[in-house]
Amino acid sequence: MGHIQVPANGEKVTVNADGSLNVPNTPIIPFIEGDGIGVDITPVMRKVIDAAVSNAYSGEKSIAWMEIFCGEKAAETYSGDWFPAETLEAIKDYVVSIKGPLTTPVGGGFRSLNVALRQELDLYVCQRPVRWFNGVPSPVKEPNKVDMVIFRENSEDIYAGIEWKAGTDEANKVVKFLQDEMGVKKIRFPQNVGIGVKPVSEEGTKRLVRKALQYTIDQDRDSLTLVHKGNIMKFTEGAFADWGYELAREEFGAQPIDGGPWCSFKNPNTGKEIVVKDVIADAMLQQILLRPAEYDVIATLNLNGDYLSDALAAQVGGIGIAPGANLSDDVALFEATHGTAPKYAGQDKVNPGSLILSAEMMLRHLGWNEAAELVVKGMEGAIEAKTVTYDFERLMDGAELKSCSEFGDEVIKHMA
Ligand SMILES: NC(=O)C1=CN([C@@H]2O[C@H](COP(=O)(O)OP(=O)(O)OC[C@H]3O[C@@H](n4cnc5c(N)ncnc54)[C@H](OP(=O)(O)O)[C@@H]3O)[C@@H](O)[C@H]2O)C=CC1
Ligand SMILES: O=C(O)CCC(=O)C(=O)O
Ligand SMILES: [Mg+2]
Repeated sequence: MGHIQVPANGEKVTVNADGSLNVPNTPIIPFIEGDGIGVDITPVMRKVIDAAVSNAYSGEKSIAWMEIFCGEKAAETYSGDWFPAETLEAIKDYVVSIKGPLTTPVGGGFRSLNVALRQELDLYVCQRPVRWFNGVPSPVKEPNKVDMVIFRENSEDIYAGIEWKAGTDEANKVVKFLQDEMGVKKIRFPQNVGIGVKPVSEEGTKRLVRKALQYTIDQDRDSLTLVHKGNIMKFTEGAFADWGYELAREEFGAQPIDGGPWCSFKNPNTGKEIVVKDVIADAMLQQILLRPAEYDVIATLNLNGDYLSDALAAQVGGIGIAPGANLSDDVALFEATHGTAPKYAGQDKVNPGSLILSAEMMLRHLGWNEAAELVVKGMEGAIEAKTVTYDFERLMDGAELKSCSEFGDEVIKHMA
């Protein structure tokens, strides 16, 4: 049974034949509140975005928010259905949506609803920009040097959840197949072993790297770095790097530098040289700490991108301020990098910054850049005034502790 109430005052965003968006003055934007701290951050995000839109367009534009359900709230609303079909349909149909975090149990229970949303909607790009805001406390000396945009492949890799539990018939069957039919002798303890599969395809890699390179061109960035563990996982992570370079050469005209594999091409819009390079994933985790200025746009596999997102976020103040977007060729679902932080749920305590900045990305996606600028101005103002939530306050000298909702009000105050 349907539980989504469509706002009477709004209209749908639609996609034009050339892929651009047709955005009415009152677009209907579906939102999932989210589990855990979703109840705290989602209303604050909505209030901040409404204020930015109202201020930027003097009331001519507004968002018609439409609640849709997934996770715990869906289970309550739809008699135990955590992942209602009409939620998926709404995200597809309304083109641009935003979500709070959703809980995934560890070790057992159901598989990630976040991953399921990405898979079902083929949201194959997870775009996570990481940059420092003036005044944000950081554990590194020069956080201002961090300005990277992660393009994380969002549909493949070990993250896809193709795995079998140790001791089950399925796991034993896969082990037997590997041993008997594939000649595998390297499974150290074959009797009681969990087995996972890591699919990485040429098509999946190239569509992700294509998006990342196009972004590099459109945003006039300096370089794209392919991050992989291809020395060890040659035919998955290694192939990701090879296919990435191949795409840069074949579709963007990149020429090898000093015999390759690094290569470069001129940005067709600006004439500036764009370098395409690669770094092995473990080395990358030290590079981002020691030489962050050398990295710009990053294209990587699903699990590497997950690790890198949180590690990089820590350098610019933590995952309380780390936004993101899940994108297909037409559908966009914005979400923060962090999870449900259950120990803080319902306490009006955590930083709503990540979800607010995810919504800021959403405003830009809609072409509402004036409102997006106001969100950034408000965030910067609140942080510079040191009126911040606990995560920043505990690291800042002389800061004034604000609750989640009070921080949202500070952001609104500083938009003026
Ligand atoms: N896309 C999604 O919906 C995601 C969902 N998850 C899910 O969330 C659940 C919890 O995961 P967990 O590993 O604890 O990771 P979380 O990201 O939820 O939290 C880890 C820590 O990060 C800090 N943190 C997170 N969000 C904020 C915020 N808004 N403001 C300030 N600090 C914040 C807190 O640190 P401190 O304790 O230092 O204050 C928190 O304890 C799991 O079920 C997981 O699967 C996880 C990631 C993404
Ligand atoms: O789906 C989850 O529970 C975790 C997802 C996650 O950590 C991420 O996408 O960054
Ligand atoms: Mg993560």
